[in-house]
Amino acid sequence: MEAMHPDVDRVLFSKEDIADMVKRMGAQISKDYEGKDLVLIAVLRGAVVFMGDLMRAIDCPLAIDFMAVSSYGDGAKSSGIVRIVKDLDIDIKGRDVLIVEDILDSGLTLKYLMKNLSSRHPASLEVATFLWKDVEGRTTAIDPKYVGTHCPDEFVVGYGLDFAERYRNLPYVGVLKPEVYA
Ligand SMILES: O=P(O)(O)OC[C@H]1O[C@H](OP(=O)(O)OP(=O)(O)O)[C@H](O)[C@@H]1O
Ligand code: HPA
Ligand SMILES: [Mg+2]
Repeated sequence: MEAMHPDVDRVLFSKEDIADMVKRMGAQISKDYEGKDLVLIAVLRGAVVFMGDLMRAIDCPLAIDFMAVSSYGDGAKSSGIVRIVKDLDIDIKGRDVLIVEDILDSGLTLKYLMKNLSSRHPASLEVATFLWKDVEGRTTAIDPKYVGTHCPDEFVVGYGLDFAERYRNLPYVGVLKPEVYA
């Protein structure tokens, strides 16, 4: 296993764990979308790392596009307000859209995106999230079709996920040491 960043308390998912999960998700998506008009939409910025790996694990024709929404800013808690910072460049009407996310936490980001994108009349709309955080009492009901793995209700970093814009480049997913927040 790779050396751990000094700010990281423990590693939850190693580079190898991640590669296995992405491969499995890519194989399932390839099967499900065979012969369809697939568009992957990654949510900037956290999902770019997962997007880069997942798209290469999918063995069928596809297009990609990006949307930026933000609710966390520099903090470790959602502001509760989701806003579009960058919209899609392509028209998704009549296409088979798969939203690619790094993490489903409060669910506010995906709830907003599902509503926003479904109003553009895609042929289908599903979610692939790398992490699904086990949050007790989550009030937003989102049911992602493709999930890499569940993770505990702690603030995680790495593999695209940041704290104050840092740690996105860690090749694993880990939990930060409490003193890093202070
Ligand atoms: O389920 P939620 O509670 O809405 O949290 C999930 C979202 O929050 C993070 O994005 P953030 O707004 O921090 O932007 P970033 O991707 O640029 O880090 C993460 O990348 C997801 O998009
Ligand atoms: O646990 C998290 N880590 C990083 N970014 C996040 N955005 C929502 N939850 C998280
Ligand atoms: Mg963030």
